Amino acid sequence: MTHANTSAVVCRNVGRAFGTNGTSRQILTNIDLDIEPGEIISIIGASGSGKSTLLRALGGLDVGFTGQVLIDNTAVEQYDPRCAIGFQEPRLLPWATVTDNVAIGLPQGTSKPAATTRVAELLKLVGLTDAANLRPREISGGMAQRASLARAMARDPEILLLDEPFGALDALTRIKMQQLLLDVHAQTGTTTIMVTHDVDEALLLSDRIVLLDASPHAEGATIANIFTPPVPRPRVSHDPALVSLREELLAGLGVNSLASSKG
Ligand SMILES: Nc1ncnc2c1ncn2[C@@H]1O[C@H](COP(=O)(O)OP(=O)(O)OP(=O)(O)O)[C@@H](O)[C@H]1O
Repeated sequence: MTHANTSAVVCRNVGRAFGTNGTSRQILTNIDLDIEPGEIISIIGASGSGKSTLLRALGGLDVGFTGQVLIDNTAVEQYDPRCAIGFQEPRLLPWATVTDNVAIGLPQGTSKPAATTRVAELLKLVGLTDAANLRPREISGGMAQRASLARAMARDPEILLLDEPFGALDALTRIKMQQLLLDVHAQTGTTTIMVTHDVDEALLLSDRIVLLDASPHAEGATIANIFTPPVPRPRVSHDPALVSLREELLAGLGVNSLASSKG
């Protein structure tokens, strides 16, 4: 069932420079993007192109940008309560149980009975019911990443931001997590914006794929192109309909696909 709590995100002429005036370096420039409620968007681009910087601006983790980021027509706030973010490392508290780690994500003021019910629901959603009382050192990397996803969803976010969420996982666990993300999304409909280095991951999961690249006419990266995979989800990575888009994405990242093992 699709959840009503999901939002549109709009970027207007977003830019970000770091450093003091004397040594300021423009990282992002002229980012214009309209994300529909419930979309899954992947952001790809070369290392250092500013993917994480853009994600941080979208979620209010960094408010030092120029231009506008709007969530449902209202400017994003610092640490915007409408957003939840998940990282490549699960960032769980080592001394707390899986249950308590997930509960940390609940909105402040959640009553104890409501918290117990909600955490149990979330653990079920990510398949961790049996691990509820374990501590992070007692669970696998994939389980920790699932706990991290449950903690992010505990906020009941309108926007879920994920920064290379599966980058540190082995290939099989990664595939399972990608499927889990799609399952969670099918149930919640949360607008999801994900940074990834993995072109196949972007192809399998996204409604649209945003490619960041340095423009020859401006300093800093901007949106070079936005791609829509030509087949609906669920997708399989060897689908012939995705071959030419994969080539295009790899070319956009400066990779010669004939030399790539995935080609
Ligand atoms: N707080 C900061 N202060 C100064 N420079 C920063 C800051 N945050 C990011 N940068 C610089 O901005 C550039 C873009 O960084 P960012 O992490 O957004 O890139 P990325 O595309 O996500 O990279 P990667 O794919 O390697 O993770 C880098 O050169 C980085 O050093």
